[in-house]
Amino acid sequence: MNGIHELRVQASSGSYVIRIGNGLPETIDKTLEEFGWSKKTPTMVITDDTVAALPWFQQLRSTLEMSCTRMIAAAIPAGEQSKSLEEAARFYDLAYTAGFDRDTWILAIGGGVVGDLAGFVAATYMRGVSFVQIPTTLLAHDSSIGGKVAVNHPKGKNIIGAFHQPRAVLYDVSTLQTLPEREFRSGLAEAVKHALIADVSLWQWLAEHHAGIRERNLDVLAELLYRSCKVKAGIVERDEKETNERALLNFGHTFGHAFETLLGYGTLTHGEAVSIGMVAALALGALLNEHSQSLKEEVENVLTSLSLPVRLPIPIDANEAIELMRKDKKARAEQLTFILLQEIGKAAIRIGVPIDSAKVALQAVAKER
Ligand SMILES: NC(=O)c1ccc[n+]([C@@H]2O[C@H](COP(=O)([O-])OP(=O)(O)OC[C@H]3O[C@@H](n4cnc5c(N)ncnc54)[C@H](O)[C@@H]3O)[C@@H](O)[C@H]2O)c1
Ligand SMILES: O=C(O)C(=O)C[C@@H](O)[C@H](O)[C@H](O)COP(=O)(O)O
Ligand SMILES: [Zn+2]
Repeated sequence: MNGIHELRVQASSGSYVIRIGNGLPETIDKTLEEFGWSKKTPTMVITDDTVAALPWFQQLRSTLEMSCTRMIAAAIPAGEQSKSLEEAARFYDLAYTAGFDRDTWILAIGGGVVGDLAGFVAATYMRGVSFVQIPTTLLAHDSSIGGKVAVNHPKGKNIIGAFHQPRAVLYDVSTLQTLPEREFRSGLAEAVKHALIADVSLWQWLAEHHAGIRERNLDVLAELLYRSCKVKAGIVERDEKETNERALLNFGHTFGHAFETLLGYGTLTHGEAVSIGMVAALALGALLNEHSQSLKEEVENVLTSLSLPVRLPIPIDANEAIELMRKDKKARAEQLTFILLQEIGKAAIRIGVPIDSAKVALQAVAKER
């Protein structure tokens, strides 16, 4: 794989490379060898049925099949509903029946759903085997780094999971050319989040490269991924297991995860839910005098210009949303916990936010009647 950008994540449990480039389908075997894989490694490829049908995936699969002596490949149905224990169980069965041992490598080829599920299987099969993240959505620049792997509980996002870092992250930007427009836009929400919480220069860069991003210029996309991955990698290095600073990566997610669960998994994409969630968090921040109302409006305008939603598409019950948010993974003793901005590039954790304030913020993103 030709690398355009490369960075290393030095997590406390291990270090690994994020390579952003092109040419992966033709060179996947040689590239994996650089990271310790061999042709005899029991290799399980996990993807989804949309990705499995794409020409570049078929090329990648045939490159692997020609060199790998022990390989299984299987696809989940595309979509958030596949992030389930039932789907994970299918892969345990496949691997165990094939006699795959602790030397197994799992290759997660797809978006965040595939990455989270395959990573969860890798974290738990035989108490942990190696895995490689091969992200193919824009959003997956976020999900492929940092080792948060999980499946959903019917009543809560990512409730069943682990921290399990990949051996490498291999990002072929040309795969982003086949991404549907809605999914492409969704991925921008997490890049905006990274800029807002920690990198004012990324915020300015996003404004300057708006056209190149929308046109999917591959050099611009490679740089966008590099800059955004750098923010995430830095935070993960400093706080791998989310004892403190890593929680900032949850900006927009206390609300966003509640919206995804309440509306039914897959109704909103994760990126859309985060976009609306960030607006709700900004409404809350303005209400609690963490920042000005004009900051909320500035971010809302940028999200709108990127064609991201800033209001819920259907009404929700505020009390149900509050109950879900009280059970958020960041919350202790069911105290409402949010990440709020202070200014562009700076965020903080706020614990014990009053329910009434959170309800006002929910009202700010409610479906307009
Ligand atoms: N672990 C983390 O740190 C982390 C971070 C952010 C998000 N997430 C999780 O990631 C998930 C969302 O990921 P996502 O937005 O990538 O969704 P996704 O994995 O569902 O992919 C979106 C859609 O794009 C299709 N697709 C993927 N690559 C394609 C390509 N190159 N060309 C054409 N179609 C392609 C998929 O089949 C799917 O239909 C959520 O479950 C979210 O919770 C996890
Ligand atoms: O990596 C992190 O930490 C994040 O919070 C990144 C989020 O974008 C991502 O959606 C993550 O899966 C949320 O984690 P959770 O712990 O709130 O489930
Ligand atoms: Zn997210």
